[in-house]
Amino acid sequence: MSSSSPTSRRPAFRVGTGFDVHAFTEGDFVTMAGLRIPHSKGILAHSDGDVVIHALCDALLGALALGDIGRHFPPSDERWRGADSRQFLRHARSLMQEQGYTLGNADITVICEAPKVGPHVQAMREVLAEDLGVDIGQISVKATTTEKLGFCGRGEGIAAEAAVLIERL
Ligand SMILES: Nc1ccn([C@@H]2O[C@H](COP(=O)(O)O)[C@@H](O)[C@H]2O)c(=O)n1
Ligand SMILES: C[C@@]1(CO)OP(=O)(O)OP(=O)(O)OC[C@H]1O
Repeated sequence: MSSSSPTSRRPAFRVGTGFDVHAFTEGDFVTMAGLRIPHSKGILAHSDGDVVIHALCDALLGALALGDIGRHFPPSDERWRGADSRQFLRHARSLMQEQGYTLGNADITVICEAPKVGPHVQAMREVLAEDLGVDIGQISVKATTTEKLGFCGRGEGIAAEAAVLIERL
C-alpha cells in the first residue's frame, strides 16, 4: 500500500472549501474583499475581519491540505491585529505557487441581510483577481440573505463561504 500523502501525489486538480463568520459591532463600515463598504455597523475581529478573504484563504489552504488561516496567522499573534487580510490572500497564493498549482476558479457567497453586496461585486472581483494574479472571469462573488432567519437574519453578523478548484501547473 502506498504511504504517499495527497500533496506528494500531486493530482491534476484539487478542490477546497472555506467558511467564515464575524459578528457586527459598533462602526460604520465593513471590509469585504479589501473594500471598505459603508454600513450602520462595523466588524468585530482580530484582523480587519474580511470574511470574503478569510473564507477564500481557507478554501485555498484546504485545497492544498495546508491547514487553515488561524494556523498561518494565529489570532494570538499581535502582528495580525487590525491586519489587512489581502496579505493573507497573497500568502495563500504564494503557497499555492510553491506547491505547483494555479487557481482554476473561485466561487464565493456572502451571507448577510445588509449591507447590499450586489453593487460592490465587480470591484470585489477585481481586488481578488489582482491578489491572486488571475483573470476576473475566474472569480465569482455573489450574495444571499437568510430570509431574516438566524444570526445573519437578525443582523448580528456576516458570513461567507468559498469554493475553489486549483490546477497543477
Ligand atoms: N447582502 C445581500 C444579500 C442579497 N443580495 C442580492 O439580493 C438577491 C436576493 O437575496 P435573497 O436572499 O432574497 O435570495 C441575491 O440574489 C443577491 O443578488 C445582495 O446584493 N446583498
Ligand atoms: C484572520 C485572523 C488573524 O489573526 O483573525 P480574525 O480577524 O479574528 O479572523 P478569523 O476568521 O477568526 O481567522 C483567524 C485569524 O487567522
